[in-house]
Amino acid sequence: MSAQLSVTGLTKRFGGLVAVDALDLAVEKGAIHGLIGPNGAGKTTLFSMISGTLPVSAGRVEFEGTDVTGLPPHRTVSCGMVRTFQRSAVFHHFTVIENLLLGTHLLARPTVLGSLFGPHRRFSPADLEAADETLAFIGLADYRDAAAETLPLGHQRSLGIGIALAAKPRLLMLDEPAAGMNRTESETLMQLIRDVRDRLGATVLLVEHDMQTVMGLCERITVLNFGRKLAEGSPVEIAANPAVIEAYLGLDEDAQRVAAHA
Ligand SMILES: Nc1ncnc2c1ncn2[C@@H]1O[C@H](COP(=O)(O)OP(=O)(O)OP(=O)(O)O)[C@@H](O)[C@H]1O
Repeated sequence: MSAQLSVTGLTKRFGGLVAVDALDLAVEKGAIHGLIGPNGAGKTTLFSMISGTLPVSAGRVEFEGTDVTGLPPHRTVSCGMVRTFQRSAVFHHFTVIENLLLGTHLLARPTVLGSLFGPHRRFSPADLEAADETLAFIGLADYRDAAAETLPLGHQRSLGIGIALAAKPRLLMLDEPAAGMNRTESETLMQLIRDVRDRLGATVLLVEHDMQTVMGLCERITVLNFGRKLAEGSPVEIAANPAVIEAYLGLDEDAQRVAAHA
C-alpha cells in the first residue's frame, strides 16, 4: 500500500540546533498513526513543517502524490490536510455553532481578517446545514448556542476538532488533543477520533503524551528522539522496545506511562 503522507529527509534547523533531522515518515491512508517522544524531540516542529506553518530547512513532504513542501497553511488545507494546535483553538467569545461556521471559512483563507471580513463572510444555508451536521457529529448539539468559553475542556477540544472537520480533511493532524483531560474526557475524545476515521474516512496523525490514549487509539506509532526516528511499530511493539523505554528513562512520568504498557 502506498502512503497517503510521505515525508522524506525532512529537516529543521534553528541556528545550531537540529530540531528535526533528515526524518522519513510514511502514513498510510485510513490509519490512526501516533507520534510520540520525550519533550523537545521535534514532534511539534515536524507537524508545523508538514502543515506549512514553519519553513523546512531541507527535505520533502508529499500528500497523495503531490509535493506540498513549503506550501502555506491555507494551501495545505485546500489539499486536504488540516492540523489542530496544542492549546485548544476555539473562538472563545463565539457560540459553538458560530465556531463551526467560522471553521468552514477560516481554514481555507490566508488570514483571519480575510475570513471574517472577506467576500465570503456571509454564510449560506448550506454552510449552516454543514455546521449543524458537524455539531451533531462531535456530540455537542445540546451546546449549540452556548459561548465556547463556557464549555468544559473536553467539549472545547471536541469543538476544536469540529472546526478542523469543517474543512473536510482527508488527513487530520492533532497536536496533543488529550492534554489536561481526565480519563472520561479522553475516552470520549478517543471515540470521536475513531469516528473521524471510521465514519468520515479521514486519516489521523496525532502527537500525544498520554500513553493510554496513544496505545488505545493508534495502530501504528512512530517514536522521535532528538529529531530522529527512534522506533516505529504497533503499540505492543513500541511498548516492549528497549530503545523506547531507554529514551524515556529519567523522565519519570512518561517512563512510568511507557513501562505501564510494556
Ligand atoms: N521557534 C523555535 N526556535 C528555536 N528553537 C525551537 C523553536 N521551536 C522549537 N525549538 C526547539 O526545537 C526542539 C524541538 O521542539 P518541539 O517543540 O518540536 O519538540 P516536541 O517534541 O514537540 O516537544 P513537546 O513534547 O515538549 O511539545 C526543542 O529543542 C525546541 O526547544
